[in-house]
Amino acid sequence: MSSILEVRHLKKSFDEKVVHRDVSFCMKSGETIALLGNSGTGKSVLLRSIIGLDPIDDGEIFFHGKRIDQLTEKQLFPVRTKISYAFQSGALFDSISVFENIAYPLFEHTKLSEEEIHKKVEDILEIVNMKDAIELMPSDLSGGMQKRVGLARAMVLNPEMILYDEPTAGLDPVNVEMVMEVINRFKAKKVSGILVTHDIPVAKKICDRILILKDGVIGFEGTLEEFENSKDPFVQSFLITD
Ligand SMILES: Nc1ncnc2c1ncn2[C@@H]1O[C@H](COP(=O)(O)OP(=O)(O)OP(=O)(O)O)[C@@H](O)[C@H]1O
Repeated sequence: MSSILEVRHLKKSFDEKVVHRDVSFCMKSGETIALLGNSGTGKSVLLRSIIGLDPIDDGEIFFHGKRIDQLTEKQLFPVRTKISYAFQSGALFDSISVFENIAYPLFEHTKLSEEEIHKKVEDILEIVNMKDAIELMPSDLSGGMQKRVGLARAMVLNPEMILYDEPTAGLDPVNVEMVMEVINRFKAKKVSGILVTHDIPVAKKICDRILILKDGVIGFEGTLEEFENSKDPFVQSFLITD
């Protein structure tokens, strides 16, 4: 497996507030990693920096060996079709239907015909078990359904990597299971992922590796086994919630 993403010595501050002092890690193609850390340690900022929404102060980010941290908005356009960001809320447009929400990136980024777009939206809704919702409005959907439609939209351009920002936050256990199932389906399609979560059982069920942000650096990096067997009290504090 080759490296799909590499972050080297990333630094990021907001005015006096230092968020990332020196963050480095590497991901293999097809891998899904969990990004853990206490509240405010910069998990979401790191995801946003990877796709250029929060420009970094120093360091380097490589996607398939090519630097992406210095690209202009226009140059980032194709990168953002390959690395997709699944917003915490689902971030659906309220005034348009489920079909239109998912079709939107296809109209924006592809030259597919309306018929092809319709087929693609149906196919992706099938994967997230939401085919019957195609004509509904976001307000007709529960929070869990909205998240699954948000995941469908994140997947519709066939990205190589999805950045999941707390995809199960605020969901009841049934919807947590459904969202996990969806992410596992994407994983089975060899889509790489970074999963930001506070839900350790979810991280353990979905991810191949665990990274924990602490004081502006990666404070722990290891396999699930290394995570569970760590003697480091800081790492163990994440397992107590299990
Ligand atoms: N646009 C911004 N301007 C100023 N400060 C910001 C901005 N975005 C994030 N921050 C700060 O950066 C820090 C990291 O925020 P971030 O949202 O990445 O944390 P997090 O680890 O995802 O937290 P949580 O687990 O609570 O979601 C916080 O102190 C936050 O207030």
